[in-house]
Amino acid sequence: MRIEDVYIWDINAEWLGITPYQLMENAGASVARVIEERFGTGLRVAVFSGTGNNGGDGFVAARHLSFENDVALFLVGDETKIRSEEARHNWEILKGLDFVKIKVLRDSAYIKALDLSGFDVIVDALLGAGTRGEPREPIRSAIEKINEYAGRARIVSVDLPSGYPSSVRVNADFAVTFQWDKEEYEGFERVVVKIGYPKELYHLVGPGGAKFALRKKGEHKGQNGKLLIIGGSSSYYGAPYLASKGASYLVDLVYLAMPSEPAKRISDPDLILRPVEGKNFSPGHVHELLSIAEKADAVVIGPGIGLAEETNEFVREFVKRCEKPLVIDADGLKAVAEDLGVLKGKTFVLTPHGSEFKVLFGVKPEGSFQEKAELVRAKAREIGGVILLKGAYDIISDGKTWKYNRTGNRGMTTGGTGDVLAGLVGALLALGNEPLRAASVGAFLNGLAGDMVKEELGENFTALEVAKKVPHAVRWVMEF
Ligand SMILES: NC(=O)C1=CN([C@@H]2O[C@H](COP(=O)(O)OP(=O)(O)OC[C@H]3O[C@@H](n4cnc5c(N)ncnc54)[C@H](O)[C@@H]3O)[C@@H](O)[C@H]2O)[C@H](O)CC1
Ligand SMILES: [K+]
Repeated sequence: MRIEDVYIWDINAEWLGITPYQLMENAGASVARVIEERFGTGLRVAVFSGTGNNGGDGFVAARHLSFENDVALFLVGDETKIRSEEARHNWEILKGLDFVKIKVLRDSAYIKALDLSGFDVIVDALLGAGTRGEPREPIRSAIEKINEYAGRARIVSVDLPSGYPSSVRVNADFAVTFQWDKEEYEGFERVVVKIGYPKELYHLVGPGGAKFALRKKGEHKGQNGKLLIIGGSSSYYGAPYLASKGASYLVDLVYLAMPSEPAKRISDPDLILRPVEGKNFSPGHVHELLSIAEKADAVVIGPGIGLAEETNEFVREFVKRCEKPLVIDADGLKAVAEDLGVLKGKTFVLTPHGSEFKVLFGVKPEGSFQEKAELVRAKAREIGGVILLKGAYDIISDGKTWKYNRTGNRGMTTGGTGDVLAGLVGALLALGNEPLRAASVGAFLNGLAGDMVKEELGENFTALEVAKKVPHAVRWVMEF
């Protein structure tokens, strides 16, 4: 788990109804409990808090410790800068107490003059996951002051030693860190404590990951992703259009490559049409499509592409030679199923439903969603890419971990929602997301858009309405 996951988990915890107040209370209480487990009670404790939520955890720990210990709390910085509601709430509680001695230290001179020799334990709640760069004053002086007592007082850091990973950091005996160890942390002892997260947060796709996935990369045109969609055939033109429509809300440019015949049916100014001669794709088109793909950041291949033999050969040849991140969907999956070797070394997402999964891997996903997840994970591991198995719960895996998505409803069985999904996954790849996140968040947004349409129209709606709801789903995520 990475520090970024802290913020994704907090957002998804809130989405599940677990408030930041509860998390902060559990975090601070756990710090106090570990201190008493290790050092007993009747301690003289100095808590140093910053103005962020790391400091907020310190406020809670001070309150819990004050029951059987002698506690002084030093706020380092200006109390008007205490940012979050939950930190402010716990600060106000402390200010209403009499046994905890509070000192606000705004500038370094006071901090440098401090004498902490009377304390048994010093709690470092200055900086945590929100640290940006080298510690700035007055936090810096507080870190240096605490370090004067390393070896004389016990020093316990909240979440991580303040200043980490810079060299100006608290020399803590250990850090009490929350819920899981972080892969970026090293060089100091950690005590991991739980703060009330349910297991779902490891697997359930929520607005947290979607926020990170939708961050626009650059502000200039064309930096926010360019996507190529290859699809359509003599019998289908709707599918590639639907894939393009949804995607066009997430990326700057969508190129839609179709055989010239069905391409005549598309007249949407949002899309850049790239018709190729003929009724169906065939191996003669590979070179032309590879050069179009050069201008894109990701490619979706498959929607409505049909099952003509020459098209299957085209798909396999294109996939084998394309260097861009790929989404392979619909009939494209059947073409690839005949030779999964074309995927070797590629960055890709396969987006099968149950029966396409069986065509690909010879086994129909059955049983509970955990059992299906195990099967999807095993197959994703085997082929070295990401599989998004569509269903009542979509299941996504990159062969290492697995996610599941609960958004969406029965109305989504209407034809074409899978095309919209493929386009969204491709767009999220084009925005620079890892395949696992692109696939998970694509499933989340597609289902969320479908749920919004159902709110308005009931369960009978078309995939085009889902595609057009994508901007509303994006807005909901960004405002969450
Ligand atoms: N899910 C969890 O694990 C929970 C973690 N909690 C605690 O929340 C902090 C992260 O809180 P956040 O407010 O995002 O950031 P910080 O408190 O770490 O710091 C922000 C604070 O500090 C200032 N600042 C940032 N960088 C510097 C610097 N280099 N020098 C000086 N000052 C700096 C910034 O301006 C802010 O004021 C996490 O570590 C946990 O302790 C939750 O409380 C419970 C759930
Ligand atoms: K800290």
